[in-house]
Amino acid sequence: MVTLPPLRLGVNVDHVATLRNARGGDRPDPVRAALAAIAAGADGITAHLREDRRHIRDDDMARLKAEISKPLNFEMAATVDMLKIALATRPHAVCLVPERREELTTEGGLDVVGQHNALAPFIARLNDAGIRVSLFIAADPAQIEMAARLRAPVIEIHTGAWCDAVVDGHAAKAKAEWQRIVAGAALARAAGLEVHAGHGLDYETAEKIAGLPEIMELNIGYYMIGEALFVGLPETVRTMRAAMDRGRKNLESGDLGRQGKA
Ligand SMILES: CC(=O)[C@@H](O)[C@H](O)COP(=O)(O)O
Ligand SMILES: NCC(=O)COP(=O)(O)O
Repeated sequence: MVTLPPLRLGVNVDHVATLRNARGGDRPDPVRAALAAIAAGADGITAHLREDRRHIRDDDMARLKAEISKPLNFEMAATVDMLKIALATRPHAVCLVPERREELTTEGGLDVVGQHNALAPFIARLNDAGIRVSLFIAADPAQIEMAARLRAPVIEIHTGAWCDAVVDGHAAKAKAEWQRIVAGAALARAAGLEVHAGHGLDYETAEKIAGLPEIMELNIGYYMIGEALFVGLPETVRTMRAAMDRGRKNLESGDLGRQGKA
């Protein structure tokens, strides 16, 4: 029986803001959702201030920082304007993500190999400000090695391709993506990085990835906000927490059978 470090749940409230913005008013309030998620057991709150402000707005970030009692993970593109906002907000963490205006969601990981010169000063500036930097990347060995060379303390593995393949029933693709994540998490940990994961996770995929001992934090939003419509956000947070705890316990008790299934 091994004892693993606790796995944190960061709840992403972006899509509460998506719904709010559909009518242009103030309701539903993503800060209220964040407070409810924390009261139900979330370990932190994630929000993505996109350059086009399609969901989270500048005042949401400021209010989240002022009103929540748990760590705020500020997702942003590596731009000078965003850096200024992050340094003024002083969140616990910044996760640098790739962004394209025309995308429906964050479709891939950051190309830290191709953009290392451009990213280095952002990472250094945030490190100097005492803000924990993570890089949202695919579980690709070259990207992981460059993240470590750039002295980012954390990576978040983009789980979107794996989750899509699981949901769409593409077993071979799901298996290949899962194996990439397993190998990437091990490589990143060996390189001294703290490993997080997120994008597209639901109860099933969260339970499974919770069984990877290297993973310290999951950031989950879209699926949970959708589920919350039916059962409420507190119940959704508790159910997600229970799924993650099951995944951790399966590994601790040596029940590794699930780990091979995509
Ligand atoms: C970077 C990331 O994975 C999250 O920000 C998530 O994508 C939610 O925001 P979008 O749906 O706008 O991509
Ligand atoms: N970084 C991933 C995240 O914050 C949540 O992604 P999703 O669950 O909304 O797809």
